[in-house]
Amino acid sequence: MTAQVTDTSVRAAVALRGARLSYGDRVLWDGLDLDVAPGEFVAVLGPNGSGKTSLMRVLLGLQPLSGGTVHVAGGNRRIGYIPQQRALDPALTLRGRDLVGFGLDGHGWGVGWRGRGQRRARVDQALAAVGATRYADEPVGLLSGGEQQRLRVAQALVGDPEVLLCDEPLLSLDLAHQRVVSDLIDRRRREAGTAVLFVTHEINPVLPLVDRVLYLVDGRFRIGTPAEVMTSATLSELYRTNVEVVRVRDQIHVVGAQHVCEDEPHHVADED
Ligand SMILES: Nc1ncnc2c1ncn2[C@@H]1O[C@H](COP(=O)(O)OP(=O)(O)OP(=O)(O)O)[C@@H](O)[C@H]1O
Repeated sequence: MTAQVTDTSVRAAVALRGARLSYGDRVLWDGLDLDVAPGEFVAVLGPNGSGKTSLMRVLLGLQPLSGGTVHVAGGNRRIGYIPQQRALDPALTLRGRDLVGFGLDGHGWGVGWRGRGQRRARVDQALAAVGATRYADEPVGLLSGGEQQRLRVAQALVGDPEVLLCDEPLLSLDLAHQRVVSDLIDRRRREAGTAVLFVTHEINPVLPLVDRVLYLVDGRFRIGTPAEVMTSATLSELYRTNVEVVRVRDQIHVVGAQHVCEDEPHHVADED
């Protein structure tokens, strides 16, 4: 991975140029050019195994590109990351506020008593913002999946990120908390200009927030507004099969991609 900066990428929060990622013979994506502006919300869509999480890993500096360049504003320290959810070990005795505090590590907070006070105040603020104050001192291993997820969101936001990477952050949240989390992310990018890359199998819960979509399918990809990408013609081309995009009220349903993404039932229309 290199951090070559071009004129346009200076202003971008994330800039990929001719990016390629392959594992052995398998090319996940190639020739990927993407600038994400401060405050922009980009949804990253695609079937299982299309390389969405791998893209997050590249941006985090955990996975080198096989070709091309990547630049992230502020470097790795200014990235907030909400990883794909895995339940935490029930035996984990760490408290919620400790987990959130990890999001400040490496930011120079917590030095001296004054620093520690400020650190605590920031953690409290982040906990309150996701509605996690009540269980902030409980062992995280005993919390529900949704409660743990809210703590992860607080951890990602507490460090004042310039770039927020979210890998399926709404999974296991009930509708009310899906709303809480997506509103928080939306407010963050509007008020602080944080660029958001949001991996999801289900675009509808965040559709009103989405500026652009990066849709990855089996080495092919398309970038554009939802109106440009979420069309029968574009998705049929990407999936190389007949895919129909149906708009029902404010929602987008993709019909006919079942056999290429069988475990995405929520991405497929269930209307008759
Ligand atoms: N380090 C690695 N070495 C070899 N292959 C890998 C490695 N990491 C990921 N892969 C493979 O690359 C493909 C893309 O994985 P990735 O996790 O990025 O997909 P994804 O789009 O996030 O999928 P999902 O929707 O299932 O989370 C998968 O087939 C995976 O097995």
